[in-house]
This record gives sequence, C-alpha cells and structure tokens, in this order.
Amino acid sequence: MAAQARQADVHDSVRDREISVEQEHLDRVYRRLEEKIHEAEFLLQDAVRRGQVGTPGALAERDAQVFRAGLHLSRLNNEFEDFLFGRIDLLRGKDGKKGPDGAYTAVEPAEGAVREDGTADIAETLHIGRIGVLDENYAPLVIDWRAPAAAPFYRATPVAPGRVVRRRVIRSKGRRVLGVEDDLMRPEIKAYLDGRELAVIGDGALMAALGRARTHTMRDIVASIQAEQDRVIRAPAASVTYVEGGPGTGKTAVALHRAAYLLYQDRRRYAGGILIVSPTPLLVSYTEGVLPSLGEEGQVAIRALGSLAHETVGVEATLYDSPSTARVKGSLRMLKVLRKAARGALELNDSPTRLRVVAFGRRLELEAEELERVRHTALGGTAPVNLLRPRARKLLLDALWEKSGAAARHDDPELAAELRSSFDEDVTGEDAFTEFLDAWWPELTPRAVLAAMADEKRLGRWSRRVLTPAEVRRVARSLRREGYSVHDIALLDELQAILGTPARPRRRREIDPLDQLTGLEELMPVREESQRERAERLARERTEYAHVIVDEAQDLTPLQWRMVGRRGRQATWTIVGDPAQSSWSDPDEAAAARDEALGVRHHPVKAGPPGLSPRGRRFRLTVNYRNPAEIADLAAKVLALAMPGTEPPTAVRSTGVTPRFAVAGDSLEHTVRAEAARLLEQVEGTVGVVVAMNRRAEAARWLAGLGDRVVALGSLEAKGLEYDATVVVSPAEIADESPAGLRVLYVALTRATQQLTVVSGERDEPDADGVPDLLRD
Ligand SMILES: Nc1ncnc2c1ncn2[C@@H]1O[C@H](COP(=O)(O)OP(=O)(O)OP(=O)(O)O)[C@@H](O)[C@H]1O
Repeated sequence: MAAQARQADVHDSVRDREISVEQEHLDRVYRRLEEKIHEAEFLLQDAVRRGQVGTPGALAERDAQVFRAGLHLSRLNNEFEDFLFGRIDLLRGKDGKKGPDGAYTAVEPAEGAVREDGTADIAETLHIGRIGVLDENYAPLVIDWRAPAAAPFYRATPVAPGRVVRRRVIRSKGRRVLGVEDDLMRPEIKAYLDGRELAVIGDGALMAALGRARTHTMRDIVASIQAEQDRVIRAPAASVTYVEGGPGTGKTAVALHRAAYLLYQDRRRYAGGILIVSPTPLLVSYTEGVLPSLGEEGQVAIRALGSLAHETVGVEATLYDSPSTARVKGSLRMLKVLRKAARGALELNDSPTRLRVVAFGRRLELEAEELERVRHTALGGTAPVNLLRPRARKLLLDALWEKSGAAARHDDPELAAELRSSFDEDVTGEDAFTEFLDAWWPELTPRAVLAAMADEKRLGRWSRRVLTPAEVRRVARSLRREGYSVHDIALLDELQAILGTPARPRRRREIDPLDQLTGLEELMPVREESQRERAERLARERTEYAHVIVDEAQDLTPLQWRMVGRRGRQATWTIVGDPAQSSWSDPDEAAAARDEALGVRHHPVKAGPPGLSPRGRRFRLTVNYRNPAEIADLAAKVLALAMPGTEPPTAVRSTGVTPRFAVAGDSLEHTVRAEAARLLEQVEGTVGVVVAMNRRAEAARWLAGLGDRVVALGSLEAKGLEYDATVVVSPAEIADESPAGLRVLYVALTRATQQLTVVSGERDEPDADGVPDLLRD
C-alpha cells in the first residue's frame, strides 16, 4: 500500500515537473509577444514624432500592424484557451537543413541517431501552436500548426514515427499550463533530453477531447487532428478535392481547418477569398467561431446556401419547401421554365400594345402584331433579357423607319444614313417613345419574375411539357407565400444570370470644391476609408472566390450547384460530403450538375499518382469521433436499410450507455418533454430533440421552459450539428416524410456524443422493449 502511494507521489512529481517545464516555455512566448507589441507601438509613435513622414498609406499600414499585434495579444489572453497545445521531441535528422520556420526539415532520422545500445539523444524540440512565434534570434519558440515542420505532430505513429520520439499535447488556459499528455512513438529506445531520460505522462488526449461536454458552438480540433484528417487538411489544392466519410468523421472540422491551412500556406493566392458553403444557418453559427480560433478571419466567408445570393438578389431564405416541391424547384428542368418566365415576364403589367410617335412631322404607329414581331426578333438567342433592351430599341426604330418610307426617297447611301440618324434622334427625343420603351421592355428583377411565376395559369404556360399540372400547382402555391425558401434562392440567382444586369453609369462621388482647390481630393479615399475598412468592404461585396469549400455537399440540388458554381468560376474546390446522409432524392442528376458547375467535365484532372482519380483527388475518412459505439451500432441498422452495402465508420470510443427506447402513450408531448428533461439531468451540455419537419413548431412548444441547453430541430435542420444527448422522435415519421427519409433518419440518429433516446409513436410499431420496427434487427 505504502509502496503504491510512494509510486503515485513520484509520478505526480514527474508530472508537476513536466508541467512547469511547459509553463516556463509558455511564459517565454508571452514575454516575446509583448516585446513585439512594444516594438510596433514604438515604431508608430516614432513615425508620428517625426512629423508624419511617409505617405498616408504607409502610416495606415503601420497603424494596421500595431492594431494586428494588439489584437493578437488580446486574443491570446482572452480567447485562445490553449494557444500553445503541442510539442514534439525529435531525433537528429538526415541532413542538417533548416526550413523557413527555423526547424530542421528532414523527416527521417540520421544514421546513427539511435545508438547501438538503443539509446538516443533528442536533437530538436518543437512547440506547436495556433500561430508561429520566433525569438529575437529568429529561432522558433512556437511553430504554426500549419507549417510543414508541424506535420509530424499530426502524422507520426508508432508504425511510422519518422524522427518523432515523443508527442505531447499541452493543455492550458490563458497563460497557465494545466496538464500534459504524451504518446511515445518509439517505445523501443531510451531517449535523453539534456542528460535526463524523457518522461512520458498519461495518455488519451484525444479521448479527453471527445468526452468533453458540447455547447452550441463547435470547437477546433487543432490539438488532436488525426493522421487521416491531416492528409486532407494539407492536401495541395487540386482542381477538385473530394472528401467523403460517414457521420462524425470530422468532415466539417477538416473543412474548416483546411481553409485556415490553405490561407497560411499561400496567402497571396487566396487573397481572392475562401468561401465555405454550409447547408443551414444553424450550421453556420455552429461553426463560425472555429476559424478565428485558428488565427484566421476576414478572408474566409462561411455562408448558408440560403444566404449565398444575398448580394445579387437582396434576400435570404427563411422558409422550407416540402420534399416534393423542393424536388421540382431544385431540378434542372426548371432552367427551361425560368428562361421562358424571364422572357414572358416582359409582357406582364399591361404591356402597351401600340406605339405612336411623330417623326419628320408624320404620325407613325406600330400595332400589336408588329410589336410582337419586334419583340420576338429581339429575344432570339439566349442573351440576358435585360441586356437586350438596346437591341429591342434599335429594332423598334428600324420598324418605324421602314414605316416612314423615308429610306426609299434617297439613293445616295451617305445621305440616307444621315437622314436615318436624324430620324432616330427625332424619335428617341420624344417622351412618348421613352415612356413606351420603359413600359414595353422594363428592366426585370429576379424577384419580380419569380413573383410572376406564383400565378398558376401563367406558370402552366411557361412550363408546358416540362412540369406536370400537379407540379405546377405545387410550385405556384409555394411561391405565393411570404418569404423565400432555400430552393427559391437558387431560382432567383439563376434568374439573375438569365436577366443580366445592365451596366449603369457610375455615380461620381460628390466633390467638395475646397478639396479640389487644395488637391486634397486625391487623398480622399484614404481619408474616407481606412485600408482595413476597405478590405472588409471588398470581402462583403465579393461574389467570386479563389477557393470554395462545400460542406454537406450531398444535399445540393442541381440548381444549387449552379448557384455555388457561379461563385467560383476560377476557383479550386474542396467538396465534403456523405452520400448516405443525402436528403436529395436524385443523386445522379445532382452529381452531373455538380461536375458541370465545377467544370470537371471541361478540365478533367489527368490520372496521376494513387489517390488522384481522373476527376480530382479523393479522400475517405473512416473513424467516427462523435458517436459512442452504442449509438453508432444502432444507426448502422438504418444505414443498412438506407444504403445497403455501405460501410459505416468505426466509432472510436464506447461509453457503456446503450440507447434508451421510450414509447409515447396518449401524449407524445408529455413523453418527449419528460425524456428531454431526463437527459438534461444526465449531461452537462446540450440536448437536441429531432422531430419530423412538420412538427418543428409544436416541438418547440413542448420544450418551453426547459432552458436554453435544449433545442427542438426539424430533421433537415439537424444536419451537421451535434449534442451531448438527443431525443429522436418517431423514426417512422421522419423516414416516411420524403423519398430520402431513411437517410434523413440516419442523420438524426448520429447527432449525439453521449446519449440517445428514441421515442416511438404508434406508427413506429414498437415491440415490448419499446424498440421501433425500423431499428430492430
Ligand atoms: N481529431 C479530432 N480530435 C477531436 N475531436 C474530433 C476530431 N475529429 C473530429 N472530432 C470531433 O468529432 C465531431 C464530429 O466532427 P464533424 O462534425 O466535423 O464530423 P462530420 O464528418 O462533419 O459529421 P456529419 O457528417 O455528421 O456532419 C466534432 O465534435 C469534432 O470536433
């Protein structure tokens, strides 16, 4: 007993010693950062003292530097719980070359790095953090996690250790180191650091991270990225990088870390911005905090599909469509309908049927039929309707000229041309003509055209032989609601492309005459808008990106792919998804639209090294970090029904807590509320209650008063999110809701990190243990 206690004491003292070693290092890092901020502040004050030498631009730049440095420190102090999170101890490398981050570049140890008797000396120790910090001699105090030298921290395994002997995860809060966890990569050797044998403390940094209670926002995984994930994060940006993997394999996490990595690795190339497309606003707010914690913000925009076209069409999605309506609205068949509608909408609003003008003192008239002919000719081809107005105007003048008979009166072509031009001037100078043109060929907006499609008769005309009468009825009815759905947004964006935006004369900024006199006008942009404000404004106004990452890509409809594709016409892509979780019922049509949007068909990537398929690079993630095995096993039963033959990912841990089955008696409300309350008692973090889409509103009422740790979600909203515990309400209802219902149910069942309760209604046909039919063996 006493011996055991003594051993524990020894262990604790080694642990304390190792913690204090890391504490000293962290203190040094903070001292260095503070120094750098003082330096920057001094530079600025110095410049001010010297009477503002330098251009305003240079001053602004210096100002920005100080601002950035200050931001850095305040973030390090307040937000980065674990700014410094890793360390690797390395053997001497093959060559003696150092990389730009100050670390040796060799991956493999030098010959003789391990002595014959199995002992070795640690030649290099690297600390890994969210950003890199150099000391005053340019030696690395902290290596940025994205730097090449940090890769072994994520990649080394006992099977392929490279130079790594010990890999350490450091846990800290603010400026205090709380603990360390080590993995030994070369247990067979005895390694020494500064003459003392390398200590190894604890295990299970990953498990500790996974067991942590969930909040309503996602955390970064920078301290525990696994090797298969690291390969995706650091993959060079090929034309398209595909990442597939089951629920909980870290696809979203990997996508976010990849954005941060790409920016770090080639900031200039990605100055054009990185766009991350998320399926729902819920997932956007869940993931938004991750990038700043990785030291990245500003250059990356995370946008929900329903807000993607905000700049172009001025609205965002607030509604959902029923699966059958969504299916029509998202399909490529709508393209034909939209093209017809865009042209047909010209004739709405009591389009005038007669044009009357006076030219050369004569009254001229075009009748309905003639106007119709002119319109028809003008609309020939596929050019954007709003851009055809000048052509229509010209055709009208031609028709009037013809009517006037003036052409016949002159044989001399030069004279005729002159006459014609004064004829045109005469006509177009008339108010009647301009007013007619405005009414007859108005500038159309996507919203006006979509609103016109809400009329069932009209829509029927525009979609003849394309949509069935039942489909027309459904779509028209959905368009009569107040607000827009996520599918409407793709329609609006498509309409914007079909209609086009006529070039407008640029409005000149109002100029102060005094500024003109003093020459200050040239400096105005600097005065009006700082560089940072300008960068932020440009980011807001950006409509095309250098790299586009699509999360939950399996759900995009063909029209949504087209919308996303327009935002990355020159971009490289990362496409992240899981076919087994698709809520879209026609995956083949969507895949074809995706390839077209990405330009894959036009620029196929040549077959190359392994992993590089002819259509881009493909990766597969195989380990489920979210669900304990008990929950993953249950979900796998639905996967076998939804996508027979698909291999589920392997759950990395088990909790011993099996899912619970409850049967709703008379009152579903009562049972669900009681189960949610029970789970709130059991877990520290969040509880999600997933119901069929048509029960969203009532489910929110059921949970009233239980606090903000619990939320009600429609099955389609649960995508990508996770909770400590979930209640899945009536699997049968969710499965029957749409043709892709089983896959949606699979999503619902894979949201919990600790506990799952399934509530069955009558429709679920629960057995004596309360297990619903769909979840039985
Ligand atoms: N290497 C890791 N270390 C710690 N946590 C991890 C790691 N990889 C993933 N996780 C955690 O596992 C959970 C699932 O990750 P994520 O949401 O990215 O998975 P996903 O593949 O996008 O899932 P889904 O397809 O269900 O949306 C998250 O809580 C994430 O932080």
